[in-house]
Amino acid sequence: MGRVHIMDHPLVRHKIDYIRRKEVGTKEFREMIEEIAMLMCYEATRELKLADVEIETPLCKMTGKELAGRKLAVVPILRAGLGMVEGILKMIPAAKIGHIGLYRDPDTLMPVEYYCKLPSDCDKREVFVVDPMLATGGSSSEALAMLKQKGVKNMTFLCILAAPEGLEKLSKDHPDVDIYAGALDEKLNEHGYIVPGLGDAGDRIFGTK
Ligand SMILES: O=P(O)(O)OC[C@H]1O[C@H](OP(=O)(O)OP(=O)(O)O)[C@H](O)[C@@H]1O
Ligand SMILES: O=c1cc[nH]c(=O)[nH]1
Ligand SMILES: [Mg+2]
Repeated sequence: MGRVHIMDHPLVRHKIDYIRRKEVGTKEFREMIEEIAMLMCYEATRELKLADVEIETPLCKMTGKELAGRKLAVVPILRAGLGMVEGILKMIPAAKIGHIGLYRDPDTLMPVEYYCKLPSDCDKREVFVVDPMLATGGSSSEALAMLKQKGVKNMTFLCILAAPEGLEKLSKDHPDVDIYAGALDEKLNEHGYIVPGLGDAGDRIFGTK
């Protein structure tokens, strides 16, 4: 069973609750999504493998450590996932980037695929799939299924806000994937929006409403 991690860091909590406010504008919203993603990436990479490496400081030789093991990739779910990419790349700048385009049909709440472009060796990489909102879980579950179809075996999902319904669906559909959520909210409303939530993440990041 994949593990569910709800962040409990005061900086993450402060920043998430700050951007929930409806008066926060696009510039600030976008900047803070990036910062939250960076802090979450720090936590989600805690178990990356290290290997010994011989180095020489200005004073002496020593056995140091460097990242070893699988190479990394980041896959945002378009559009809103794009807002998390820069923050994650600040922590893991050598990661390759794939894109999965999905939008949620407003009537059925079902995900509709419109784009998929992945690094050619993504099946050999550790893949961080990112989307700020885990609501019904339809979009993220579909994205993970698309990646599995391409042979990806090692994935972690990062979202800023999760609803209990989405967490349950995602961990049931993909029990092998670890999930990191910045905060766990109360519920979904009748339109499938997370409550109390932060509204439509894509519209707030890109200023489209
Ligand atoms: O868990 P779900 O019920 O599937 O809902 C979450 C999805 O909805 C939002 O995307 P949206 O369809 O608004 O597309 P956008 O990112 O282009 O705004 C959000 O960014 C997730 O991808
Ligand atoms: O609350 C929600 C649910 C889905 N997508 C969003 O952007 N916000
Ligand atoms: Mg949206």
